Amino acid sequence: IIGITVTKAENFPAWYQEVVLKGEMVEYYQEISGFFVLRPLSMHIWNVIRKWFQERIELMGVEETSFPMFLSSKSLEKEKDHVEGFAPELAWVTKAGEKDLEVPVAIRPTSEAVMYPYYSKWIRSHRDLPLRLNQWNSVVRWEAKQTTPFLRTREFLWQEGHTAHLTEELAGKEVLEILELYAGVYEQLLAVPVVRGRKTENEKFAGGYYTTTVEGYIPSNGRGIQGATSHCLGQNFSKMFDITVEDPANKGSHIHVWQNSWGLSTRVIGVMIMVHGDDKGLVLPPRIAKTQTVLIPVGINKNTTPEDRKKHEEQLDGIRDTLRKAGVRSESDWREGYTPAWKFNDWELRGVPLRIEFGPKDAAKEVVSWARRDTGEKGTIPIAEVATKVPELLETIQQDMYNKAEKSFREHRLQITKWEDVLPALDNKNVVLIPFCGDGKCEDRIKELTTREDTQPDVPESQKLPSMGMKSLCIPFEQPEGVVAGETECLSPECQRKAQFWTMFGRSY
Ligand SMILES: O=C(C[C@H]1NCCC[C@H]1O)Cn1cnc2c(c1=O)CCCC2
Ligand SMILES: [Mg+2]
Repeated sequence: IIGITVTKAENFPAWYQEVVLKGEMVEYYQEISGFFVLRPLSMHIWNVIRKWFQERIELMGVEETSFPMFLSSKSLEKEKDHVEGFAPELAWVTKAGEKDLEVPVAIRPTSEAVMYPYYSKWIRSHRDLPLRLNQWNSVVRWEAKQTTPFLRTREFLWQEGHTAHLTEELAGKEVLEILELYAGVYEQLLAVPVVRGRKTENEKFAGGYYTTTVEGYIPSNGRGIQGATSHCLGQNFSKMFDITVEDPANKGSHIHVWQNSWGLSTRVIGVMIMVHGDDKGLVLPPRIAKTQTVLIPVGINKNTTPEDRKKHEEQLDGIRDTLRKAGVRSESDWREGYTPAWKFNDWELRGVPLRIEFGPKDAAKEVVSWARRDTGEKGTIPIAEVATKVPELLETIQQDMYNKAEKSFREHRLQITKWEDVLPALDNKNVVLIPFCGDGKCEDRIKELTTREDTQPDVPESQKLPSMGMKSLCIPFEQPEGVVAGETECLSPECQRKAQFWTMFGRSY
């Protein structure tokens, strides 16, 4: 069968793997585990995202750059304190041909150590600020954990923006502007809602000052997932890499510049697939779908005369061309030897948002028959109106997909004020908003206290409730009423501190 052989509900990880493979999004790279091939369908999505994001950061004055993919242990030394936690993930080149390299070089897992020695060289005066560079590239992190397409891979495509500013305020303004663009990638292109917020001390980037994030939600297992991050690095890296300018307000003295770094990766594609996919395969939001509409001839069979078939083909391809002229990415499927039903399944598997069926009966009524991929709803449109009605229908699909996911996330984001309500909420596929003190140790205990002890011996593996404890996802910028900082108790039963804010917690990727 070409279809998906396992349902999303019965075995989500197995479903996901089948969908990305049979939907022709990726191929496993058999030679080395943890690496994947991105096929045209996913590259199209990445390129739509890249074009959308690139256009907007250019308007902000961000310029493009390309730095070497290798970094020396010397420059790694400079950020040793926070890198040591990541050291196991570094991939090293030790030989060229038969010869050992004098000094092994690491493949970039991210490019701070590659770029910042040059920031130090280029940034002399405050007139050199703000310096704003972004690169589109791939990085390597030799993950020890189980890898999975898009979500956790040993190499991934991303963009990494690295900027330098004169003041904390200027840096902070940009952190939020970029975060809003990340939210836009999710909400406007991928039809995925995200919560914007700040990471707690435990979850922020250790080398930074503070981390802002967009957090997603996966309805199938109720887990949170980090979508993209925009960090203010403060002056941490400028002190490590000696990036200073003369203080314009105080001649003779020097300021360490304030830096940001921000990244969004191909993980976003995995999030979109998990949120929208169904038991027939991918369900793609029209704005990012490589093929938005597929036209499939029906009612043609061995009794159809050659001239009728020819006439029908011209008419159907004429409608396809009209749609293309209207900016709709359209294909017609004249493959011989396959039934319309087989073709319907094949295109559903690849998530094409709108199918158009066209047969002699439709031609006689001068209509096309359509079927939506997201809801299965069907209808007809007069041929004369396809150029306006089909784009409108695609926009409706995009909006409906977003609204459905937004409702699901909103309904599974529960404000909890009694500790005993936390585990049941998690076990009902919710993330929770709790009054939290912000302390790292307290957060560690919350994770332990919510880790399920019993192994559910009589439950099949794929149906077991997850046992992992809940992590903090973010401190939402949008704080509900109810927590009065310094008055409300932190929700953890073992914590006597006062809560500072509502914090979103959940089992997560
Ligand atoms: O990469 C970042 C910070 C920053 N890098 C640039 C883009 C934004 C943001 O991700 C954090 N980080 C994550 N993972 C790793 C490292 C690391 O610095 C360094 C060693 C290997 C693994
Ligand atoms: Mg990591």
